[in-house]
Amino acid sequence: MQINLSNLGKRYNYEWIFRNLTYTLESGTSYAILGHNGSGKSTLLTIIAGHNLHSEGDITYKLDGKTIAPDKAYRELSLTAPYLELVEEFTLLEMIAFHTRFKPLRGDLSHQNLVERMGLQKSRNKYIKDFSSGMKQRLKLGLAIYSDTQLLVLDEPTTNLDQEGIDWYQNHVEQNKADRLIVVGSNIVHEYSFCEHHLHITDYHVQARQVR
Ligand SMILES: Nc1ncnc2c1ncn2[C@@H]1O[C@H](COP(=O)(O)OP(=O)(O)OP(=O)(O)O)[C@@H](O)[C@H]1O
Repeated sequence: MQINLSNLGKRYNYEWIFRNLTYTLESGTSYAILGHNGSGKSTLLTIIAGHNLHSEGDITYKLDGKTIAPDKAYRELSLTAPYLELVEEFTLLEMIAFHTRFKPLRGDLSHQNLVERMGLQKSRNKYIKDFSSGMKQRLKLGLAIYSDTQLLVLDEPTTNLDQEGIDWYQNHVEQNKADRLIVVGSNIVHEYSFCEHHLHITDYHVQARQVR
C-alpha cells in the first residue's frame, strides 16, 4: 500500500491544525508522527484512517500500484486509539468472533491462538467490562496487530500498559511489521523506536511555516 498526502491541511473552525503537508507513506516502512500534546498527531492519524475529513489538499491510497477508493483502503486498515471503544458486553472470545467477521486474522491464526498471543488465556470467558485498563489495551493492540491488514495505525499504543505490556507490544509489532505500512502517533520513544521515519507535525503548523 502507498498513501500520498498532497498539500494536506486541516482546520477546525478558524484554527488551522496543519497545512501544506506533502508526504508519501509506503508498505514495508514504519512512520512515527511526533509532536507535543495538542499538536495534531491524532488529527492526522484519523484523516489517514478515513475517520476524519481534511480541509484542503488530497489524500490518495494505492494498492499494488493502482489507486483505490478510500472505502477500499478501509478494508486494509487496523486502527487502535484511546478514543476507540471495545464492546464491553462481550466476553473476550465473543469480542474476537465479532471483530473477525469484519477483519479476518493474519495467517492461520485461530481465535484461541490469538488469546494465547495476547497472554489472556485465563480471561477468555471474562466480560470485557471486567478487564483492567491494561488488559483492554492489550486486547485492542492484539486485534489490530493480528488482523490481516496492510495498514496499521497506532495512536498512543502503550496507554495503560506496564513494562511487561510495553515489552509485549514491542515484540509483537516487530514480529508482524514486515511488508506492512505502520503509522504510530506518539510522544514516547518506546512506542516508536522501531520506526524508520519521523514526521514532526509541528513542521506543518502555520506559524512554523510563516517564519521560514
Ligand atoms: N473535533 C474537534 N473540534 C475542534 N478542535 C479539535 C477537534 N479535535 C481536535 N481539535 C483540536 O485540534 C488540535 C490537535 O488535537 P489532536 O488531538 O490532533 O492533538 P494530539 O497531537 O494528538 O494531542 P495529544 O498528544 O494530547 O493526544 C487541538 O488544539 C485540539 O483541541
